[in-house]
Amino acid sequence: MEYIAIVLAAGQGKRMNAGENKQFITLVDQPLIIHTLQVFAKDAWCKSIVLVVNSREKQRIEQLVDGFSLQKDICIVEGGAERQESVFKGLRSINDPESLVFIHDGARPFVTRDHLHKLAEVASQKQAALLAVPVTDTIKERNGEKLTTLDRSVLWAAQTPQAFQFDLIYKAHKSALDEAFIGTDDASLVEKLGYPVQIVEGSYQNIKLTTPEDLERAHSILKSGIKEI
Ligand SMILES: Nc1ccn([C@@H]2O[C@H](COP(=O)(O)OP(=O)(O)OP(=O)(O)O)[C@@H](O)[C@H]2O)c(=O)n1
Ligand SMILES: C[C@](O)(CO)[C@H](O)COP(=O)(O)O
Repeated sequence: MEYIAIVLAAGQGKRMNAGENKQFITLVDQPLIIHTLQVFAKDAWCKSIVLVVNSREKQRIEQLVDGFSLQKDICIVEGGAERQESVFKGLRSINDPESLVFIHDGARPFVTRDHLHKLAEVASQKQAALLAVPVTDTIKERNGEKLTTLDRSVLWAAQTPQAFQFDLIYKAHKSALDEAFIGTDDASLVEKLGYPVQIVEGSYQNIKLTTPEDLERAHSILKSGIKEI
C-alpha cells in the first residue's frame, strides 16, 4: 500500500516562543523537522514526501534535508500564511490524482509506523481517516454565563496524519476556499462536504510540539528511548 506524505513546516511556532520556527529546534541529536521526516523516509509505504516550508526558510531547510541524506524523494514547496493554505499548496504540487495522501504536522515527530499503516489501510478502503485519541479531560462548553459538560465518551482529540484519497481532499480544500471556511484540521473540510471520516485510534505519545512544556515531554520521550518507528 502506498501513500504520498505532505509534511507541514511553514508555520512560525509563535506559541513555542523559541525566537525562530520551532521546526529548527534541536531535539537531542537533530532538528525537530528531521525527526518527523525520518519517520516517513523510513516507511516503505511512503512513496514520496512533499515538504511545505515558508519562503524565507526554503534554502535553510533544503540544506538541512540534504545534510541528513534522507532516503526518500522529497519535493519542497512554499506554503502560505495559514496552515490550511499550506496544505492546499502541498496538494496542488501533487500530479497523481489516484494517490492516497497523508497530511501531517511537521511538529508531530512521534507517530509510529504501526499507526501509519493502520491509517493507510482504513483510508484506502474508506477514502478519509485520521488518527485521534479519546479525550481524557472533562470538557466544558461555555456560552456566556451558561456552562455545560460535554459527553466525554463521544469526544476524540484529532491528531495527524490525516489520510485521504487525493480527489476527495482536493475537492474539500477547493470548496472550503470558495466558501472562505477555515477549519483547524483537514478532516473538518471533508466533514463539511458531508463525507464520512473514519477515526483510527492513535497514541497519546503522538503529541504536537506547540509550547515549551511540550519540548520537555519530547526530550523525555526521546531520552527514554520509547520512540519507536
Ligand atoms: N501557515 C502555516 C501554519 C502552520 N503550518 C504547520 O502546521 C503544523 C501545525 O501547526 P502549529 O502547531 O499551529 O504550528 P505553528 O503555526 O508553527 O505554531 P503557532 O500557531 O504557535 O505559530 C506545524 O507543523 C506548522 O509548521 C504550516 O505549514 N503553515
Ligand atoms: C491539525 C491538528 O494538528 C489537529 O490536532 C491541529 O488542529 C493543528 O494545529 P493548531 O494548534 O490547531 O493550529
